[in-house]
Amino acid sequence: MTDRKAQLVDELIRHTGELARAGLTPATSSNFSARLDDSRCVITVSGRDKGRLTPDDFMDVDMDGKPVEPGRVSSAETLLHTQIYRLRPEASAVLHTHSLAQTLLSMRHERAGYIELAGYELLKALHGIKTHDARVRVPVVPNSQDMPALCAAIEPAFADEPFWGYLIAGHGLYAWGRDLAEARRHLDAFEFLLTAEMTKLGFRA
Ligand SMILES: CSCCC(=O)C(=O)COP(=O)(O)O
Ligand SMILES: [Zn+2]
Repeated sequence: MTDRKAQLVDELIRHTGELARAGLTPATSSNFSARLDDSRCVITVSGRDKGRLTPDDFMDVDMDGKPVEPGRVSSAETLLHTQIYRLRPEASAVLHTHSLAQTLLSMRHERAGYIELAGYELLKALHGIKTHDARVRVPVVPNSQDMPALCAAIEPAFADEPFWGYLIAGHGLYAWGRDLAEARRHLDAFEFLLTAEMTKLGFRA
């Protein structure tokens, strides 16, 4: 393993541990990746407990989601990661979690196709947002076990202005950033903002 890859994997393990302890990765759910170069990323192996990852729980895949070394199975949602890397060349890390707020609010907004977040100071944690007086639409797509279908459902959103995350209804959040620290900041901001919206609507976590 190169020094850079080992450092990325160490940082991913630190973030996944923190997210697991915060209750965002229940029951082996969630998956995490970082871009290695234009043609490969490192991603979690499918089905592992995301609160107890070691370097052996990561593997390389190409940008079509194919394992670089055959023999291990990457995340069932690998294609959603590689789609983001292909369509957003600036993305360097992709984080996917399954919190209660992400799960419940996405179900509630599935028919609308988006959740609008407005008026929150914390919107400024999203790259490019300079004021609380902004409206950010988080796309919501229906869940599916068919990953190419899920990729096709979210693909039109990538034609719009920059955005840093989307929801899969009843499932969870995908968030990314220009580096791993920014991806984590975006994920934390979405989680806070979705929890605020959930509380406003009278849901209880
Ligand atoms: C038990 S979680 C169901 C699958 C899922 O949504 C997920 O995020 C984890 O899948 P993976 O293959 O990446 O472990
Ligand atoms: Zn998932």
